[in-house]
Amino acid sequence: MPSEKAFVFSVLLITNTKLMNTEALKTSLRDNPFTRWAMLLTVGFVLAANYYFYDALSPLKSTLTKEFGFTSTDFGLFVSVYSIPNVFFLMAVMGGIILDKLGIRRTGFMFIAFMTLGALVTAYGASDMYRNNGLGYAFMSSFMPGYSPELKMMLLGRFLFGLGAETSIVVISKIIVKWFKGKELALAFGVKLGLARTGSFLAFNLSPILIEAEAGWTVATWFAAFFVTSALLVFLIYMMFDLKLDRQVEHGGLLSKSEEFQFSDLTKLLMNRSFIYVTLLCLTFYSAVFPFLSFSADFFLNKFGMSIKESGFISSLLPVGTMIFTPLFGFFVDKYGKAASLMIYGSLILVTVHLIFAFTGLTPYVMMVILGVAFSLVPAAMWPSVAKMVDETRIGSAYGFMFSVQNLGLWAFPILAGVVLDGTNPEGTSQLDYTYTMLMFACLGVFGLLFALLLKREDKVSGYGLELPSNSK
Ligand SMILES: C[C@H](N)C(=O)N[C@@H](CCCCN)C(=O)O
Repeated sequence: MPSEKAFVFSVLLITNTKLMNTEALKTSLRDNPFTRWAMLLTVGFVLAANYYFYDALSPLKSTLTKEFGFTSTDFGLFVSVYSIPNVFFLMAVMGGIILDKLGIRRTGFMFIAFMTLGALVTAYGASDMYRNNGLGYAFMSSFMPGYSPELKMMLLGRFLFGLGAETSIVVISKIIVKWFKGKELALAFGVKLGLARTGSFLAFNLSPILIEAEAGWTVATWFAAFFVTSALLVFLIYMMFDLKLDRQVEHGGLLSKSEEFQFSDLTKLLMNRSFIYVTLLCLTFYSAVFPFLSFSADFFLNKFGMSIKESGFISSLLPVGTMIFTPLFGFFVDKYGKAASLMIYGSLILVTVHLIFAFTGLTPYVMMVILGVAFSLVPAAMWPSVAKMVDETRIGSAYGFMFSVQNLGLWAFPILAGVVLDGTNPEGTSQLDYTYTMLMFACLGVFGLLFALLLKREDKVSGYGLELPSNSK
C-alpha cells in the first residue's frame, strides 16, 4: 500500500512538473508576438547602425579628397580594410565558434563593442581634435609617409569596426532563429534585412546633409559613430530580455553541445558542390554590389554631374528597393520555391544594369531601383537555400564560412575599383571616367550568373529541392 501511494505521488509529481514546464514554454516571452517582434526591432536597430556606418562615408568621397587629399585608391583601401579581420583572421568563422562557446549575450556585447570602438576611432581620425596634434597624431605621422595620418587612424578605426560588424550579423542571425524558429522565421529574416538596409538608405541621404552643419563636415562622421554607440546601449536592453527568456525556458542558451563547431564540419562543407557554388555566387554577387555601392555616389557625381546630395539620394534607391522587395521575395520563396531560378534572374539583372552604367547615359534613378530588385532576388533566395543544403546544427559555421569568403571580395574589389579608377584617369582630372570600373563589376556579375546556373544544374543531382517551397523540404 505505501508503495502504491508513492507510485501515485510520483505520477502526480511528474505530471505536475510536465504541466509546469509546458506552462513555462507556453508563456515564455517568445510566444508573445508583441515581444518577439519588439526583439526583432531591437536587434534590427543594431543592424541598421552597422549598415549606416558602413556606408556613411561613401557619399563623402569627394569631401575626403578635398579635406585630406584621398585618392580613389585611398578611398578603396578605406572601404576594404573592413574585411581584413574577416578574411585574414577568419573572424566571422571564429566569431561563430566563440558564439557557440560563450552564448549570444557575451559574444554579441563583445563584438558590438568592437564595432563601437572602431566607429569612434574612425570619427576621431577625421576630426579636428586629432588633426590639431591630438592623441596618436605624432605616432601616425612617424611611419609610411605616403599615407596621411588621417587615413592611417581612419583605417585603424574601420579595421576594428569590421572586426565587430560581421560577427555581430552572425550573432543577430542566431537571435532571429532563437525567437522565431517554428514561427514566422523567413518573414523575420526578410524584415531583418529590410531594417539593415534602412541604415544604408539613411547613410546615403543624411551624410550629405550633415556635412553642411555649422559645426563642420565632421558632424557626419561623429553622428555615424554615435549611432553605433547607441546601438551598443540598445543591445544591453536586448540582453535583459534574452536573459529572461533563457531563464523561462530553463536552457543555458539556444545551442546544445552537439551544435558546437568542429573543423571536420568545414571539410564536409567543402565537399558539398551546391554549397561551393552558392558560396562562390555569394562572393561574386556581393562583390559586384557592396563595393559598387561604396563608389556609386561618386560615380553619379562624376558621370552625370550631380550634387553630393542628389548622387547620395540615387545611391539610396538601391537599399530602398531592397527594403520593399526582400521580404516579398522571401515570402515568394517560402510559398512557391524557385530559389535557384531567382538567383539566376538576379544575377542576369545585375550584369545588365552594370553594362548599362558602363556604356550608356540612361537615367540612373530607374536603374538603381532595378538593381534593388536584383539585390533582393539573390539574398532572399540565397540565405534560406543554405539551410536546405546544410544541417541546421551547422548553419552558423556555414554562414561564418560564407561571410569569410565573401569578405575576400569585399576586401579586394574596393581596392581594385580605386586602382582601376586612378589608373584610367589622368592625375588631377576634374571628371572621373568610371567605364572600366563598371566593366569590372559587370564581369563579376557574369561569374555570379555562371555559379547560379551551375547551382541550379547541381540541384537536380543533389536533390536539395532549391526549386521547391520552404516547407516541402
Ligand atoms: C555583409 C554581410 N556579410 C552580409 O552578407 N550581409 C547580407 C545578409 C546576411 C544574412 C545572413 N543570414 C546582406 O545581404 O546584407
